[in-house]
Amino acid sequence: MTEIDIKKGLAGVTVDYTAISKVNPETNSLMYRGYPVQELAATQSFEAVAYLLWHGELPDAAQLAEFEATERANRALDPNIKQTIDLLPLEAHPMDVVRTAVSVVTASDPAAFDSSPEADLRKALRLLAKIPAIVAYDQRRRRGQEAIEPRADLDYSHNFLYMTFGEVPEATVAEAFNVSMILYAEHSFNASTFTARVISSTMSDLGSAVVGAIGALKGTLHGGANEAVMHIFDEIGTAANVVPWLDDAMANKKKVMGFGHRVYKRGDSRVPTMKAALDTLVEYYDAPQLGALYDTLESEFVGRKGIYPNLDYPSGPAYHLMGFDTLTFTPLFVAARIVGWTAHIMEQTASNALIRPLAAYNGPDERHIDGYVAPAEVAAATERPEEAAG
Ligand SMILES: CC(=O)SCCNC(=O)CCNC(=O)[C@H](O)C(C)(C)COP(=O)(O)OP(=O)(O)OC[C@H]1O[C@@H](n2cnc3c(N)ncnc32)[C@H](O)[C@@H]1OP(=O)(O)O
Ligand SMILES: O=C([O-])CC(=O)C(=O)O
Repeated sequence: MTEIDIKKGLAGVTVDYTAISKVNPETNSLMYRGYPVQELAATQSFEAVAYLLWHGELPDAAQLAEFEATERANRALDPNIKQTIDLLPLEAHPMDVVRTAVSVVTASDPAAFDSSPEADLRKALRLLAKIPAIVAYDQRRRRGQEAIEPRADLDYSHNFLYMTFGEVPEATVAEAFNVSMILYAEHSFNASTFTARVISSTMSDLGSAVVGAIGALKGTLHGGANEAVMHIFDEIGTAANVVPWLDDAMANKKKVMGFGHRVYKRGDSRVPTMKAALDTLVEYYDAPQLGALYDTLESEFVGRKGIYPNLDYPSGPAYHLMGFDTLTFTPLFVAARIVGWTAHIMEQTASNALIRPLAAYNGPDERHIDGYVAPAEVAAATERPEEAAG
C-alpha cells in the first residue's frame, strides 16, 4: 500500500484564510481583527468586542448604543423556550439543555430559512442576547429557584450574573466575568468553530451550525475542560494533596484537564489575563486555599511535563468563585463563543466551498457475498477502470 502522509486530527494543516482572529504560537499572541486580546480585555466591554468580531471594527459611541439596545431588547425567553427546558430532566447536562434551547430559538426565528448576511447578523445577536437567559434559567431550575427576568438597565455581564444569582454583582466580579467572556469569544479554527464551518459549508443554516458547534464544545478535550478542571480541584481538595494526586494521575497516564493545547505549546496567550482576573476573585472572596491549589498544581505539572495551562484552567475556578455550578461552566463558554462561531459562519458563507476532505481506505480488500450474481448492467457499471482497460 502506498504510504500516505495522514495529518491525524488535521494537526498542522492550514485549511483556509480567516480575517477574524490570529492565533500566533510563536509570539504567544492572539488578536481579534488585529487588536491584541489583552488590550481588548483591559479596555472594552464584551458587547463592543462582539461588535468588533462581527463587523470588523470597534463601534463608535452611537453604534455601541444601538447594538446594546438591541441586545437588551432581545434578552427575554419566549414561553416555548422555557417550556422546552422544563421538559428536560433536571439531571440533563446543561450543555444538552443549551443545545436543545438554542435549537428551539433558531427554529422559531421567523428568518430561520434566510441565510443573508443581514439575517445571520440579526440571528447571531439574538442568540448572544438569549443564551445568558437560557443558562441562568437552567441553573436556577436545577437549584429549585424561581426564574429571574432580565433587566434592561444592566450591561451584559451585570445582567447575566443578576439573572443567575438574583443580585446585581459588585464591579470586581462583573469585571472578571466580562474579561472571561472576551477571552472566550473567539479562537480561530478550533474544533467547535471548524464544526460550525463544516455545517455552514453545506449551505445549511446558522442555527444548525451553532447547534453542531455546541456539541463539539461539550467534549473534555475542548470546552468541557473548564468543568473537568473543577472536578479535579474537588478531587485533590487542598494544595497539600497535589503531589500524591499527580503521582497517581501520571502513573495511570491520566490527562490533567486544563493543560495543553493543540496550537500553543509554550503557554496559552489568554492565561495571564484570566489568571489576573482569578487573582482578584481569590482576594475578593477570600479564598487563598483555592489560589494555593491552583498555583501548586500548575507548578508541579509544568515542572514535570513542560505542558502549560490553557484558558480553561483559570476560568473554571473563577466561575466557581463567582458561584456558578460546575456543570454551568461550559455553557458559559457557549455564551461567549457564540460570537466567534457566528462570525465564522458568516465568513464561511461569504466565501464558501464545501468542506469535504479525503480519507485513505485501510479496510478489508474487495470481497463478495457468497452466491450473489450481479445483474449485467450493475456489473458493467461497477467494473473497475483498470479491468476495463485490460
Ligand atoms: C479552550 C480549549 O479548548 S483548550 C483545550 C482544553 N482541553 C484540555 O485542557 C484537555 C487536556 N489537554 C489535552 O487533552 C491536550 O493537550 C489537547 C487535546 C488540548 C491538545 O492535544 P494535542 O495537540 O492533540 O496533543 P496530544 O493530546 O497528542 O498531546 C501530546 C502529548 O502530551 C500529553 N499531554 C497533552 N496534554 C496533556 C494533559 N493535559 N495531561 C497529560 N498529558 C498531556 C499527551 O498525553 C501526549 O503525550 P505522548 O506524546 O506521550 O502520548
Ligand atoms: O483553539 C483551540 O484548539 C481550543 C481553544 O483554545 C479555544 O477554542 O478557545
